Amino acid sequence: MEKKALRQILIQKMAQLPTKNQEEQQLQQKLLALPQWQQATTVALTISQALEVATQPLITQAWAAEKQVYVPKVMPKRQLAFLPYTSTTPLVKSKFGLYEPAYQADLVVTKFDLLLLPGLAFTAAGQRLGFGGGYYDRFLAQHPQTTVSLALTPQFYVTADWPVEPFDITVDQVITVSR
Ligand SMILES: Nc1nc2c(c(=O)[nH]1)N(C=O)[C@@H](CNc1ccc(C(=O)N[C@@H](CCC(=O)O)C(=O)O)cc1)CN2
Ligand SMILES: Nc1ncnc2c1ncn2[C@@H]1O[C@H](COP(=O)(O)OP(=O)(O)OP(=O)(O)O)[C@@H](O)[C@H]1O
Repeated sequence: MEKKALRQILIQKMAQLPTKNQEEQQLQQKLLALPQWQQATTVALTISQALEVATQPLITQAWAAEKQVYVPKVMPKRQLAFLPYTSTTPLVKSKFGLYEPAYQADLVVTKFDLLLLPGLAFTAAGQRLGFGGGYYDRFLAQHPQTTVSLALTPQFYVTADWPVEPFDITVDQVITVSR
């Protein structure tokens, strides 16, 4: 299926998920139990939107464990800038509806102990379908690093049901409720 058509199907599926809360708590717990998470002193993740697996519990846990948390801000030319996020960082709603910190060049970081990659669909081999901006593919092409993603059951595919393109960067580890 085309990426665009599959994105629409997945967005609908996720909006209708009866088991989202239950599953997302399991996924959050699994991530918190990973050595890569526990050993990380810097973590990059997103500020999730309603449809996505919630990241706020992870952010709160990271703060409690005194990890440094970084979240992305969308920049010109489809670039991402990761900026520090603490409990006192003011967030601004972007034109895409995402909450982001203010840009400050001297605070930008490009390498983390662990980067949690958002997405709509994932395969066992780590192939990933994002929201279509190509932001993470571009960022990771320039700044390779350890990545992990959380996949709800309807987001997990054994093999990619969409065209995997040369610029698509795979996720190191995809966590699901069953694996
Ligand atoms: N919570 C969260 N934050 C995130 C991401 C994410 O997946 N989830 N991103 C993951 O990458 C980045 C932002 N991703 C974006 C992806 C597409 C568009 C965008 O251009 N949307 C246009 C459509 C343009 C087009 O079709 O070319 C629009 O909505 O009008 C913006 C941001 C960074 N922050
Ligand atoms: N390394 C790169 N350099 C330049 N352009 C790129 C790169 N990676 C991806 N792109 C462009 O980004 C566009 C979107 O890619 P794709 O549909 O795979 O996005 P996505 O992975 O779903 O989105 P995201 O990474 O934002 O979650 C493609 O048209 C592609 O040409």
